Amino acid sequence: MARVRPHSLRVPASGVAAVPANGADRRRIAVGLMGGSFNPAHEGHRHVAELAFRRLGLDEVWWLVSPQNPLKPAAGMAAFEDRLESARRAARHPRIRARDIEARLGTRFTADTLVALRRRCPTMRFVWIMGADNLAGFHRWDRWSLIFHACAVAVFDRPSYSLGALASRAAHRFARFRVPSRASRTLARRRPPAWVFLHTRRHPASATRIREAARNGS
Ligand SMILES: Nc1ncnc2c1ncn2[C@@H]1O[C@H](COP(=O)(O)OP(=O)(O)OP(=O)(O)O)[C@@H](O)[C@H]1O
Ligand SMILES: O=C(O)c1ccc[n+]([C@@H]2O[C@H](COP(=O)([O-])O)[C@@H](O)[C@H]2O)c1
Repeated sequence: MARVRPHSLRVPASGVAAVPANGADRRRIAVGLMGGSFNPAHEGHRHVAELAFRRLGLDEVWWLVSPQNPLKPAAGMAAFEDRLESARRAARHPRIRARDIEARLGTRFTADTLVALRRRCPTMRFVWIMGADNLAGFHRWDRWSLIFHACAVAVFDRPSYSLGALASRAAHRFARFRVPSRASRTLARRRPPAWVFLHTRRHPASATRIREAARNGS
């Protein structure tokens, strides 16, 4: 299947990519949405994005730099522009795009972002991507159940979070919609709710550790 290059997407003033510009491509572009604080961006983010291309067959991965995670304290959160810049530098991949979509849309809650993106980009298929740590606490997110109904979800393993994630309220509530990992490449085409947990090679990087190391001068 031909790959869709980033420059074939028309990006209107909102910064949100719209329909493919080259009308020749009638299939729906599959985009992985990886929301994050990126405080700062690191190799763990790249690791997940690369696995997402491979395991989900995506055309692009968008790193949605969050203006402010509603569940994290604002104290210690670097300026949005610095985090966006950090994500742009770390992406180093033609199909990973660090984006300020939530800042432009004025959304903070993922449920609102997904509803807005689906309305603006009706020809795209979205998959929400997150690490196992976020599935473990997903039931604390605003309208978390709606998120599962709005978008396919792919969860990537992360050191020390596999068990907590798979025992979580969200995993239990949506157990019957879990797609076997061998069918992960079908996820983007499935009607939500549909989600997959990928037991992949884990990457130890964490922004908390990087900030701690910076504070300790190491
Ligand atoms: N090493 C990793 N393995 C798997 N998923 C990861 C990894 N690092 C980040 N993620 C995922 O990427 C998304 C964005 O993460 P975020 O920017 O918050 O980085 P973080 O390292 O988790 O930050 P912090 O330590 O400040 O909480 C989240 O869904 C998170 O679960
Ligand atoms: O919508 C929510 O209630 C919500 C609660 C916690 C996290 N999120 C989103 O989850 C993504 C990952 O956040 P983080 O800080 O773990 O990188 C990011 O896009 C946040 O906006 C969203």
